[in-house]
Amino acid sequence: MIELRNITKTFYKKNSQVSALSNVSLIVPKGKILGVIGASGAGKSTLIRCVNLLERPTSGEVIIGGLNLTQLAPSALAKARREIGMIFQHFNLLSSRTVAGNVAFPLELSNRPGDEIKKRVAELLELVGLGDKANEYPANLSGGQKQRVAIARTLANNPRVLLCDEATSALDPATTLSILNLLKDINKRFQITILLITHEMNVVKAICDEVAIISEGKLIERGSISEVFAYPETTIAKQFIASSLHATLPAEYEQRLSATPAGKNHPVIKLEFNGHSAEASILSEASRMFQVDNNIISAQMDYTGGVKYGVMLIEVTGSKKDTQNSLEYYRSKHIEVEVLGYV
Ligand SMILES: Nc1ncnc2c1ncn2[C@@H]1O[C@H](COP(=O)(O)OP(=O)(O)OP(=O)(O)O)[C@@H](O)[C@H]1O
Repeated sequence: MIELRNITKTFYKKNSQVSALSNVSLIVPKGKILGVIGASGAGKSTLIRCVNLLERPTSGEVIIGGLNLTQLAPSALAKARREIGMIFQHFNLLSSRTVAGNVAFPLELSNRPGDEIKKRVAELLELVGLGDKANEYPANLSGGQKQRVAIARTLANNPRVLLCDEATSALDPATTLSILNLLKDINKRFQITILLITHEMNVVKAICDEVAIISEGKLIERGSISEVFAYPETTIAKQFIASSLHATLPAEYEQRLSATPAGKNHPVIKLEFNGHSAEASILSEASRMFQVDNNIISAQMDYTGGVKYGVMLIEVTGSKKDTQNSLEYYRSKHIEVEVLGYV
């Protein structure tokens, strides 16, 4: 449904040029959700804006539903764009119009009859759970409600594709989840293909079928959620996954932690498991083999596509030699081991 072929975008300034995208190609099949994740400045916004030609690529082709947008005349492009909805981080609602007025806006632009608009607006507001807010103004709504209005507005013309530009970045975690659930529901119900960009791996994990990682304007990794989470290849993918796992050291440990053993011989260890690592039962094995006790302080393990991955913070008690041997054993089982300090 969405195909980008060798997209390059260079911004030319007075005395310099910025290469925002180089040779990016990707495909999103009909009815699927692809998440593009990247750090600030990686090129995410430029990429998503190239899909509906809000930003014209310097070179390359954008094909939506078999139509090559890059070759269309302005009037045909305007028509094709109606099939591509977009929602933004800051909602972009018209503050002078009510909720119903905002949702009606694209229908008015398409010259639909008044009674049809009224019926469709009511239907859309019900769909996004705002049936009782039709006459409110955006200023009186919460962030989550504003995004629901924006979603209703973008669905008004029955788009086949929905582009989400950091759509949940301005929302708290609970509201983020409710908006992501709404997007997933829309995707399933209407078979709308979704391309979303985000800097949060949890967003990707919550609703995407596939993830692509962008860095310095290049797509550096791509795969199904379970593939990339269990077997990340690039350092950047590993960093994003680590940032979505929250195993934190309690404050009490943090205060007692010293950087060197200094008479304290219980190391606090961070263990990172990926699809290549042995199972978490490895702790019991190491305990039996090396006379060490492993006290789990905090852990977040996840399970996708038949493999476990995640992070664990443990305190190891045992002789210096046994402790060292147990750490070597974990490393030999493809678990990443980091000594955080000693307590
Ligand atoms: N209109 C523009 N003119 C010049 N340079 C631009 C323009 N838009 C983006 N850039 C540059 O292109 C690169 C990619 O920017 P882009 O906004 O796509 O990144 P991003 O991944 O969306 O970042 P963020 O998450 O911070 O929004 C950056 O170096 C940025 O400075």
